[in-house]
Amino acid sequence: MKPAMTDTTKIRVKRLGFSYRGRTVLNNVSLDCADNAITALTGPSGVGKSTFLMTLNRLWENIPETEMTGTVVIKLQGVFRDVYASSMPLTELRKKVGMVFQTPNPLPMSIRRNILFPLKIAGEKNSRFMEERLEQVLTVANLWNEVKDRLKDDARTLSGGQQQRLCIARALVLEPEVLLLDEPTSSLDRASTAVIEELLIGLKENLCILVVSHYLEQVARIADQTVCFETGGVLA
Ligand SMILES: Nc1ncnc2c1ncn2[C@@H]1O[C@H](COP(=O)(O)OP(=O)(O)OP(=O)(O)O)[C@@H](O)[C@H]1O
Repeated sequence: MKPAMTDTTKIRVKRLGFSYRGRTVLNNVSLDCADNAITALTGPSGVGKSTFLMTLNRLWENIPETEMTGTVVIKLQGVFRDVYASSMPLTELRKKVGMVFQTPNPLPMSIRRNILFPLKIAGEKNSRFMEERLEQVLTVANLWNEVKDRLKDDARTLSGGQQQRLCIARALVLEPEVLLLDEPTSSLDRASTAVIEELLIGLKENLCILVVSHYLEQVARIADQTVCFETGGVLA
């Protein structure tokens, strides 16, 4: 019998399979992720951790010759939604399930415009609201005090750790409910890593967070739940 979803279940993946050009990468992966918690995804290189993350916000769909089977259900605004249902608009999904990549990827524009860009794309026109959100998310990302006097500077002039916090702030600006991070500290030094880890621990109060990490010490420091990927499957 299918176990009932508990109150804390935010994501339920059932019998997920994934292949690139006919080569199976994920086979029969089933797991639940809790809300207000950090789930760490670990395992050897090439077993499909990044691919798994991409199935949660449909980021793989433009990659040619890929195939996915199984179901992904995420509780959004209190309602369990099938991520792959035709009734699930992609723009809404991407707003609610944000993503941060391994290498910080600020856009080639100012710090301010980096943060406001997703809001503008989403059609926001209220400049006062946007300025408020700018300060809010940079504060939450623990970056405001470092950048408030240089918001017009090119974001690429920030340090690596600052750039990654900017990317996290940018991912937060549309108020996601789930945040996916793919090895977010692998290009950072120990001090910047510690700042990001603290930040994620603070953010989980309002979010479901999934982090791919190779570093077992990091997993021990931040994870509430650990999922170990092996070739073709997972060990909870
Ligand atoms: N666009 C693609 N086309 C074909 N094969 C791909 C593509 N992206 C990934 N793969 C393959 O799928 C497998 C899983 O890749 P994925 O990046 O998901 O693994 P991973 O566990 O995140 O690895 P790592 O820890 O090294 O980042 C690898 O064998 C990879 O070469």
